[in-house]
Amino acid sequence: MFSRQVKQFLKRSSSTLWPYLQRNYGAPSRQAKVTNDFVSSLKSIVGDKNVSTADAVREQHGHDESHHEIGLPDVVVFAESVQHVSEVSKLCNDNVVSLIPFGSGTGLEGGVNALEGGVCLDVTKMDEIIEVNAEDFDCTVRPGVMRIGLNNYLRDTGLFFPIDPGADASVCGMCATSASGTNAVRYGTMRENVLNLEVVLPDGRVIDTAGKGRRTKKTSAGYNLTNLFVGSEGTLGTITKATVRLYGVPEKTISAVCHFNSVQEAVDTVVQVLQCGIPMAKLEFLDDVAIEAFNKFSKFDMTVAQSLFLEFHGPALGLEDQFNTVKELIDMNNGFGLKTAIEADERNKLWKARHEMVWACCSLIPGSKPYSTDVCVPISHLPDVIVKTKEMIKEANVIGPIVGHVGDGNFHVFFPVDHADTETFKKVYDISHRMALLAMDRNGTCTGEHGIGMGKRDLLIRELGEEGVEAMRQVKKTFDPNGIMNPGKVFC
Ligand SMILES: Cc1cc2c(cc1C)N(C[C@H](O)[C@H](O)[C@H](O)COP(=O)(O)OP(=O)(O)OC[C@H]1O[C@@H](n3cnc4c(N)ncnc43)[C@H](O)[C@@H]1O)c1[nH]c(=O)[nH]c(=O)c1N2
Ligand SMILES: CCCCCCC(=O)C(=O)O
Ligand SMILES: [Mn+2]
Repeated sequence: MFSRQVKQFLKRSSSTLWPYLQRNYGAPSRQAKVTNDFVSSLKSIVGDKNVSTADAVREQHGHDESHHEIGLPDVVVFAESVQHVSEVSKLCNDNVVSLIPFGSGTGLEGGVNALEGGVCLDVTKMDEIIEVNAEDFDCTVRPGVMRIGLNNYLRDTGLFFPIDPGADASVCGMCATSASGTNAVRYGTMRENVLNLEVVLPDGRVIDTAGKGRRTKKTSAGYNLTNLFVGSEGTLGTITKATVRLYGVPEKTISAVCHFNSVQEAVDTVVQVLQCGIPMAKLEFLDDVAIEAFNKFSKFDMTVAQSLFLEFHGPALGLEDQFNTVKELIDMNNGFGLKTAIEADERNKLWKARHEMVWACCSLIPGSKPYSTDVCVPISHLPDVIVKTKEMIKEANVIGPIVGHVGDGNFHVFFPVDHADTETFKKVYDISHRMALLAMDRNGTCTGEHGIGMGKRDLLIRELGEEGVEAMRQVKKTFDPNGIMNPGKVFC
């Protein structure tokens, strides 16, 4: 199943995986510098009301939606302007105090957890939609703008921002994690959809990654600084403005569901659909275990089998043809039970239930919380990797529904885990780690969309090699020589 190299790594590391998880990250060197004087200086920049050392506020900002242990910041600062962000950054840099940008805390790899205390910089009050250029299909927003709010605002323009991670995340937080989700197979990920970013560097300087005010669909002007900051997880600077692409709301949308007797047949269908050049908007896989949870939680009565959820976007003319071609391919691969949802209510119900899958999975074990995994492989390897993952789950005797953005070769196991049950927690951690190794062994990545955060730093080294990570460390040093930006994330 694994290559010899991976087997050797597993043998060497299996006894060290758990201690790794348990490792105490707290190196209090920076934490010690958040003195009363320092807090007073913060207050003089942003005002008393925008600085909090209250336990409840620190607690709320010390974790995201992941299973990772909480990391409390010493103080939470609410910025109301770019000037606030710039002056707070400079103060932290001058005093070598950690600075952790906070969007909406929906991340899944402990990105906002303050591993060394310091200042959590909450940017949600900066919530202006600066401009919408409908004819140019772009808009520019401040970091407090949330994806659903943006789409509500755009409703009358006939345009939408398609990147949909399910959670209502901040658009700039989505830039910071390079988020994607269900629509990426058609519209791409954040990497393909960010045209420009305004970033406050740790020393307080403000840069525009594509040049001030620039918002072209293409550029070959020098290095791609924009994409350096997309996926940088708050480790290089604070994003204070993002210009992103918009798309026309499709004239017609058809959603559909069908089932298969094997993972291979489901994925073969997906590959053939893509080979036919059909511009699918969503191509989601749910395994039999996931469908069972889905039925129970969201009151559906779907056939319990390997399943595909599909969505077509396009002009009314021609969309039926696309649908019929896909239907033929489903039949060719022994798919069955094809059902469509055309009316908005029906479609919304289906996709709402898909986005609530993680809670459906948790309902399988009372008192459990989600432990999400996230790997991505070239699509030809997907059946093999999913089947082997199912074997690992069976062998470990844990519950592990599989859900995937299968059109991109990306999938998750949503393990429901009672955190007090350390034996299951350890098993789940081991499977998650092995899945990442397996994916990498098949030319894949340890994270398709959730990022590295604090959870996958060792895997990043395996993925890129020591030299690759060292190159990243050098980039980090260039932008953040004092290492204040979100320390302990991405790199060990
Ligand atoms: C139920 C559910 C379902 C999903 C997901 C979450 C949840 C809870 N996600 C993950 C999540 O939505 C995604 O990581 C968001 O992009 C995080 O945005 P926040 O604003 O919440 O950032 P959050 O505050 O969580 O921060 C995340 C990271 O970005 C940094 N950051 C935030 N704002 C910043 C800024 N302005 N400048 C610099 N750094 C900043 C932080 O420091 C941290 O490292 C996801 N994702 C996905 O890709 N596909 C999916 O399918 C899903 N599905
Ligand atoms: C709180 C756990 C969230 C699980 C991951 C959600 C996700 O990526 C998805 O596709 O759904
Ligand atoms: Mn996902």
